[in-house]
Amino acid sequence: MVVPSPMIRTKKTKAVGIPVIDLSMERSELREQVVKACEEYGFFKVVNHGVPREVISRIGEEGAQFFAKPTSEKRKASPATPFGYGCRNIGPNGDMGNLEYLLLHTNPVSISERCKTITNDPTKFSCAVNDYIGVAKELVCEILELVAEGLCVPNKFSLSNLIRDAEGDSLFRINHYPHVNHKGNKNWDLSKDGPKDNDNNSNNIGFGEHSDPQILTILWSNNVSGLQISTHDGLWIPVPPDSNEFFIMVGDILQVLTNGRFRSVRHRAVTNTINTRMSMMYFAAPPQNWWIAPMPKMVTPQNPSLYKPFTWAQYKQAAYSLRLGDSRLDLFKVQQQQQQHSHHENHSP
Ligand SMILES: C=C1C[C@]23C[C@@]1(O)CC[C@H]2[C@@]12CC[C@H](O)[C@@](C)(C(=O)O1)[C@H]2[C@@H]3C(=O)O
Ligand SMILES: O=C(O)CCC(=O)C(=O)O
Ligand SMILES: [Fe+2]
Repeated sequence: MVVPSPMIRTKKTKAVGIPVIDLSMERSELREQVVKACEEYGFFKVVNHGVPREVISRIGEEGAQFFAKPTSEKRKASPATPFGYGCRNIGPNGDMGNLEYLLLHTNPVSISERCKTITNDPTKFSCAVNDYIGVAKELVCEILELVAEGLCVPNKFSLSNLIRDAEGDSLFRINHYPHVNHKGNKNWDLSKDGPKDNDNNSNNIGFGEHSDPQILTILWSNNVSGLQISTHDGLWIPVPPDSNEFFIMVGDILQVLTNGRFRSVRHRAVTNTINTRMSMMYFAAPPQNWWIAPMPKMVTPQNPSLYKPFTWAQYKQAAYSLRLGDSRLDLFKVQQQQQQHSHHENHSP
């Protein structure tokens, strides 16, 4: 079902409805809708997801309490290299945004160690994170099983098994964006260190344009707008926030697994002029040494494999060696000549 969003128009954005999928609907219709949304937008909102509100509000409150602390306190959390507390710097290659964040690996040992540097009550914080991660992981698995069914993949667990493994490399992130007026920051003591507002606009970028490298991302945010997704024709669609629901994003690895039938969604977050936005993302990824290649079902003589096989560790290394907005998938594409060659091989008598 495509529900029209409110008709908001800003420069270079487009007023379009984003897909809203009711997870309580009949399964055969549900899997069709999930596949369609992944093909058309690489993005959709899920309603009737069954995640208890209390699990979301507990981690939401822990996050809000952390970001409300003085900067000197927040800096006691280990710096995000890549895991820990980050402010304005995104990744290792000079990307900057108007935000602060906590980035955590979802391994329980890593969480319990990291939480000791984040708060005086690490047990409470880590319980809230672990409970949230648990429900987010289940939701991702459910969606990946619907995708596998919808694509008629013989084993409906072949995608969800990628992230169920105990060695999985999934991440959890909480982003906190200050509200910013056109002249610069109103509510933030670190504004002086950030990018200068030459075009009256650069301060509005909270998290610059990119796709997520992983398989699937589950995003929750408070009721403050900011998230925008890019359509295939390059226009930006503002996503109306909804703190009762989740948003799902196709990541680069799902694009590879489906041999390009799904495309990872390019997205960004802009700061709000009035309110502070907080978002939480679960980035679902396989274990580092697992091989990624298009699923056999998605490869035919007419649709030869578009990507060379690689491990998740190799892909991550590529992502971390590039800038946020760079197109890392290009590095793993099969050359066109090779594709034609394999097409002829498949057709030779
Ligand atoms: C600039 C970068 C930050 C990032 C790693 C990268 O080199 C390129 C991908 C970025 C991204 C985007 C989605 C997630 O927020 C993230 C955690 C991820 O896995 O890839 C970030 C990385 C990061 O902030 O460390
Ligand atoms: O904060 C948001 O709404 C989006 C953040 C995001 O895309 C990311 O952290 O990868
Ligand atoms: Fe993202």
